[in-house]
Amino acid sequence: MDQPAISVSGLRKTYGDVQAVDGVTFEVAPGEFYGILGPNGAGKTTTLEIVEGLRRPDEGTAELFGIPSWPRNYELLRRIGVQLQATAFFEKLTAREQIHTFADLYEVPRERADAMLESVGLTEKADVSDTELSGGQAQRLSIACALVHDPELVFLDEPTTGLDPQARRNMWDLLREINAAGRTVVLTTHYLDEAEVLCDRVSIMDAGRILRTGPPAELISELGVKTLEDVFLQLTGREFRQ
Ligand SMILES: Nc1ncnc2c1ncn2[C@@H]1O[C@H](COP(=O)(O)OP(=O)(O)OP(=O)(O)O)[C@@H](O)[C@H]1O
Repeated sequence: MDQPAISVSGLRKTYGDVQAVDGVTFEVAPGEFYGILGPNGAGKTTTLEIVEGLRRPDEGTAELFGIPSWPRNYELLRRIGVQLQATAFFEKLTAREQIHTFADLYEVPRERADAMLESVGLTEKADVSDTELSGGQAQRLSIACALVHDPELVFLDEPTTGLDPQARRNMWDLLREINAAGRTVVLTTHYLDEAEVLCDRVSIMDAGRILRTGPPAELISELGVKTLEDVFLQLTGREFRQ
């Protein structure tokens, strides 16, 4: 592998009595579409937050482009995009004002922000308050905000949660385009079918540990099953519940 986009080794994080992350190790190559899958409480978000430099691990290291993500490194912040949940928007702004605010923070031209709004299909909603956007529109706005400074590496934490089936399909197209533009994409999701169609490689996580990593089709054929849901069942003895 070239210099990995992400290199994580031996991460551990405990909250009180809860071992949220329990020895997580993985690498992501530049340009890869990588997914972290697991049920509620598996430790996906905590792992991502450590990798993004938002949270300090108790043990282990996370590097982005060979640079440690903790202590927080401002050089890295320009190179990564983190999709915030729609609830993290600034209050009472229109979609355009929202993304212009992000553009100003990153010191990129507002024209670039308008182009991002266009590329996620929100130009017509530019003057609408974010509280009046549909779930899918709000998710697309949050992704546009994460991309406004043209990052090399994008983190998306459950970008399709709460979307109806058509909006999910539209979101898949958008995520494919983001990756096809040469960006490395890291996705967490509860939806195993989504990971199967989008991700080059996935790690299946449960109770703070990665159980298996590989291309979805390989994991499925290695275990002689039909879907990633079956892979989860084989590995844990439990049904995967969304
Ligand atoms: N700030 C916190 N304080 C205490 N416990 C926490 C905190 N954040 C997460 N946890 C616990 O750590 C474990 C892992 O949580 P985490 O959010 O990383 O999992 P997840 O896989 O992202 O789950 P979900 O899919 O529900 O978002 C859970 O048991 C959770 O309750």
